[in-house]
Parts: sequence; C-alpha cells; structure tokens
Amino acid sequence: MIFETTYPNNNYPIILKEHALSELHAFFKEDEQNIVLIDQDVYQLHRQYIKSCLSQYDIKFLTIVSGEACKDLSYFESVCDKLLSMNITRQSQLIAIGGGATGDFVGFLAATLLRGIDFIQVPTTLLAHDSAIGGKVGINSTVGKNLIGAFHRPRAVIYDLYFLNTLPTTEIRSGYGEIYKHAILNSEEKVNQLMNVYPSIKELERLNDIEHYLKMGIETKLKIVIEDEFESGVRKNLNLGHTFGHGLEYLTKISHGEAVMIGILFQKVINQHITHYDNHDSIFKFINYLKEIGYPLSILYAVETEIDAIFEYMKKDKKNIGQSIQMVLQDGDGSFTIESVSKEQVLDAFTELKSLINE
Ligand SMILES: O=C(O)C(=O)C[C@@H](O)[C@H](O)[C@H](O)COP(=O)(O)O
Repeated sequence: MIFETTYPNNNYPIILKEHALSELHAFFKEDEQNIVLIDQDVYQLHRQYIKSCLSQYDIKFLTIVSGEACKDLSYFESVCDKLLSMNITRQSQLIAIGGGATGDFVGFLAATLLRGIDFIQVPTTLLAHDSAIGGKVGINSTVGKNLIGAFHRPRAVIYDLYFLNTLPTTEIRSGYGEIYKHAILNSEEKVNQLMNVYPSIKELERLNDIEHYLKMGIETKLKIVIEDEFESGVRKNLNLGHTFGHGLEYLTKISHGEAVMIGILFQKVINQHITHYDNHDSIFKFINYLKEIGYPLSILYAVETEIDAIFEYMKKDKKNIGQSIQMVLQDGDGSFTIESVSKEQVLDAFTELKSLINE
C-alpha cells in the first residue's frame, strides 16, 4: 500500500507493507552519503534480514542506543560530532531504522545538521505509525519530554510490517495507544470497530488486520497534519492524552503509548466535569477495556505521592498558554476542544480516577 502526502509541495511517499525495506534503495542518493542510524536492538534482532535487503548497496551503518535513551542532549551532541567527522554534506541523507524515539532523534539530527539535510523514516514498531508521519522531530530536556525539536518532513516513510512480528507485548500495547487515539479522532464507529477486533490482549497480540488499522491511523493523522503542519490549530488534537500522558511517562519511564492511553483515561475523567462528554458508565467501560488489554493502571497508585511532579511536567506542555494548562477534551457532541484545566481539577481527577480503578 502506498500513500502520498498532499501538501502543496515537497510531498513524500509512505510505503506500508511486508518487506517494504527491499524498496528503500530506490530512495538512496547516488554519489552521496546515505547513512543508516539504527536502534541497536533492532539491528541485533534483524541483522540478517536487513543485510539481505541492503548489503549490496554502498551505505554506512551506525547503531544507536535503543529507545528513548537516544533522545538525550549529550548523546545528540556525540552523534552530531560522529556524523560531522564523516564529512557529511548538505546532500547527504540519514535513514532512521527503529521505533518512535529513533525516528524523533534521527529526524532532529537531520533537521539541525548543516541547517537541514534529508532523512527517511523506517519505522519498526506500531507506535511509530504515528511519530514517523507529520515531521515532528526532537529530543528530550531534563525539564520535560520533546521540549527540543523541529518540524522537518521526511523524504519517505518505508514502513515494513515484517518488523512487527517480533514486537514484545509492552510495545504492542504502547503502539495500540496511538492507534486507539487516532480512532477516537476519526469517529466513534472506528473506536467500536477497534474494540470489537481487539477485545483483549490475546487478540491484540495476534495483530490480525493490523495493516488496516495502521492505514486508518496514518490517514487520520495525514488529514490533520496536512491541514495544520505547524500545530497552530487542529493539529493540537493529536495531543489527545498526551498532557497527563507525557508527565506520567517522563516520571515513571513507562512506554509512551501506555502513558498516552492512561492519559486518554485521565482526559475522560476531566471531560466528565468540564464538557460532560463522558460519564461514570463510559469511563468505567473504558477502564475495564484497558484492564483487558493489560495497561498498567496500578502505576497511578505508585505515583500517588508524586502527582505534584506530574503536574510540573504538565506545566511544560507546548500547548499551554502562559501558566495555564491546556488539555484536549471531547466536547458534548464528540468534537474536540482545548480547555484550560486548573491544578485543583487535575488533583481532583487524579483522586477520582484512583477510586474508579478499584471499583
Ligand atoms: O504529531 C503530532 O502533532 C502529535 O502530537 C503526535 C503525538 O502522538 C506524538 O507523541 C508527538 O510526538 C507529541 O508531540 P509533542 O509536540 O507533544 O511533543
């Protein structure tokens, strides 16, 4: 399956299929450096496969630390130095093979080195169906997640479903958080469809029909980012679940998508009071669903004494205006709205959520 973005210019293809990696070479630049930066765990796991697709081409490989650890400023500096000492030029190209963190990190290298060079996203996780699309790239600061970044479109997204076969359960659950978010942003019908196909972790682990739902997620996201590339309006809706989610993730280091799913639950509790979209029954149904899939809801008890720290992270969110926390909520009619939420409302929602989980 091949999509093409529909920006007014500089569009890029998204190739979504099993063994898409064997088509990557079509995007190599002749007589220029093509440098693959690959998550070291992905390299260990798939070395033979990657070699079978790429060994006949003149490309360089750099392994990078796995997961979120690469999105660190001092690590960024060390990889910048390494690439610059390889004499890259503005015509060189980076290729990110890995999950969302790898794509964010390599994309940020590409956005900043020599004031911008090309890069290609080769996502290897479910989660990265989200992060590889739309050009948000960046690294973390000690103050919060993704606070150092840029918008930099990839030259292509080569999404090889083969890599999904070895995903651990936590990664599947994490990616599903963003798939579920996209379904919410799409329609209630898509949410129900998703919950019917994946009623529990057993079905989700089989990844039946996953190509269809990844396509749905990508299409939902594309529609939004093409309308509002630089997040001045509707793109903020893609941050659904991320305000609380990013704080929880940053504090506890649970996976991004698991934190986002808990963030979506948190947003539902807030909805109940501000927009009245959700009510006790809808929240309770959602909690039971999250339990079926195995989201780590008990983490909310583990962070009980650190809710102030989560609140401090929430205060660093890029959607905020001044000191006021802005959260994406669902309005009464199911549309989306961004509302100011006070510390008191956050604390009340947190207390309420903990008791709802135990009901
Ligand atoms: O692409 C976007 O826009 C998103 O908000 C997608 C999010 O799912 C993604 O996690 C993103 O990296 C978060 O963006 P941030 O601006 O809050 O760091």
